[in-house]
Amino acid sequence: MWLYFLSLCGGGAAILYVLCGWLIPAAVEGSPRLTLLWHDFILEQILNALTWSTRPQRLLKAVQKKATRGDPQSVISAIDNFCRHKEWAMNVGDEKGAILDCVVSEVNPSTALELGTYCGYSTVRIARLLPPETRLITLEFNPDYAVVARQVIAWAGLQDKVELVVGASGDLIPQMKQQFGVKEFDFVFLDHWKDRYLLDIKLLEECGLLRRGTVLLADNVICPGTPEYLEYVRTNPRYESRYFKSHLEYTKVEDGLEKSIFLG
Ligand SMILES: C[S@@+](CC[C@H](N)C(=O)[O-])C[C@H]1O[C@@H](n2cnc3c(N)ncnc32)[C@H](O)[C@@H]1O
Ligand SMILES: [Mg+2]
Repeated sequence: MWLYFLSLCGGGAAILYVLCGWLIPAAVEGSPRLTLLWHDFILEQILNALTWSTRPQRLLKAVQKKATRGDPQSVISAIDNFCRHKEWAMNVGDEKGAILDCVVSEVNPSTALELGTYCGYSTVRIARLLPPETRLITLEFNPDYAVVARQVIAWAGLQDKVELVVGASGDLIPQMKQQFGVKEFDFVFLDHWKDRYLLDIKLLEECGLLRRGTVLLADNVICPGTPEYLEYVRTNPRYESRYFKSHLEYTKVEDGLEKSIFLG
């Protein structure tokens, strides 16, 4: 009787594994909306309920298990492996991450801003390329994500280069000069909620935080998409803008980064 029950459970688990790990992801791959709905909502809720943990907590565990303390590259690889083979997460990812690396290295910023930290994946990617005296401020309004991000950043040994501030971009950007002593940003990475991109770039302009030559790099401009932001930077004579075609993190769905230089 017990053996029969256990084999039923085992069979059920195997079917669930094949469905969630292979069949459904393959079936939704053609549709950007369904891909995001599946990975970013349905599967996350299922796994949260089954494991009694959150996705950021599971990602942090993968870092602690697989990455070497003080080695940012091993932290990045551990997260990419986890997200490619176990569970998708909304990090910029390895493919677009390579473009991000090139732009950061090219700009070589002294002061950088990241909008949207999540678990600290892109923060680690950016911070590892910066010289010791450079300051990277990263903003995250979800305190639970910020707790995980601090541990990921510390595991990579980059805590002295990063200032993680918990709060909403709309409240914090106007405080950057007075409260955080920032004169201007050389580089801004936009990767928070997509309806904030345009509002926050205008806020950065109004607050005098952009200088001639400041480079803005915006993620997910195609998927989920930021049409108003793209229209603004592509048609505004104060910006010189270029699209880098790529894919939505850890999938084959088209997405890309928009690099925009503020011309003053
Ligand atoms: C796509 S994730 C960031 C991923 C991260 N940049 C990476 O590549 O590893 C977006 C994050 O922005 C945060 N967020 C969204 N809107 C925000 C806002 N207005 N201010 C601060 N954080 C925000 C969300 O809580 C979420 O953690
Ligand atoms: Mg993104």
